[in-house]
Amino acid sequence: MALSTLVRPLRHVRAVVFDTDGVITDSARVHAAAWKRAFDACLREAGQDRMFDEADDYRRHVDGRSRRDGAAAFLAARGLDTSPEAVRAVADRKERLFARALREHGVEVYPGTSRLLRVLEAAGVPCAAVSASRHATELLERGRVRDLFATVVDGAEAARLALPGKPDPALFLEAARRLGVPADRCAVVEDALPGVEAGQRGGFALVVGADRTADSASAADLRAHGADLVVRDLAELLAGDDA
Ligand SMILES: O=P(O)(O)OC[C@H]1O[C@@H](O)[C@H](O)[C@@H](O)[C@@H]1O
Repeated sequence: MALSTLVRPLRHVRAVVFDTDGVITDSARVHAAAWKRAFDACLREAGQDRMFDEADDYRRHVDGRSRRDGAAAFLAARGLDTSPEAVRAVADRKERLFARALREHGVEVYPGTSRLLRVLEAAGVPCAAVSASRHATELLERGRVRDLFATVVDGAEAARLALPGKPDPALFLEAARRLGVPADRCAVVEDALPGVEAGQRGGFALVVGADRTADSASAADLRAHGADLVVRDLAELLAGDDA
C-alpha cells in the first residue's frame, strides 16, 4: 500500500505519534465519567452547587494530564483543598471507579484509527503511542492494537523517566527519539488541549487535533492550542477527494 492512500499533509512525515485516550481508544469518556463521580463527591461535601461538567471541565482541567495533575488542576479551579492528601484522595477514588468501569465494560478501539494504523503499517510508517495514563498499555493490549506500535510511552514510563507532563513536549519527544525520527519529520495526533500544545511546542511537523465532539468551539480550541488540522475521525486522514 502506498503513501498516496494518506491525505497530503501526512505523506511528508516519516513517523506518527498517537495519544491514546480519545484518539486510539474510546476511553476519554470513561475517564471523564469516573472523574465526575469523584469530583462531584468533593463538590457536594464543600457545599458547592455547580457539579463537574464532563465536557467542559474535563477538557479545560483534566484531559491529557496525569491523574495527580488533573485532580490538582480541577480542585484549584473550584477553590477546593489542594493539599497532597486531598489530591491523593480524589485521585484514588477516581482510579477505583475507572478500574471498575474498565473491568465491567472494557473499551473499544475507534474503527477509523484502526484503519489508519493498518494503512501506516502497510506504508512502512512507524507509529508510537503516548499517554499520561498508567493504563494506556493495558488499553492497547485489550484493544488488540499494541503490536501496531513500535513503542509506547505511557504514564508509568513518564514517571520512571521523570518526564514532565503535557503541555511539555517531553513524552512526544521521547516517543520520536525511540522511533529514530526527528520531531520535524513526525506527526502528532491528539484530542486534548495540553496535548496539541505539546505537539506544537515540540516542533512536530504536523499536529492533528482529534475532535470527538459535535461542538465547533472545541475544534476552534484545538486549533488555538496548536493543531494544524482538526478531524472528527482519524479515517479522514485517509486519502479521499484530495488524493
Ligand atoms: O489512567 P491514569 O494513570 O489515572 O491517568 C488518567 C489520565 O489519563 C489521560 O490520558 C487522560 O487524558 C486524562 O483525562 C486522565 O485523567
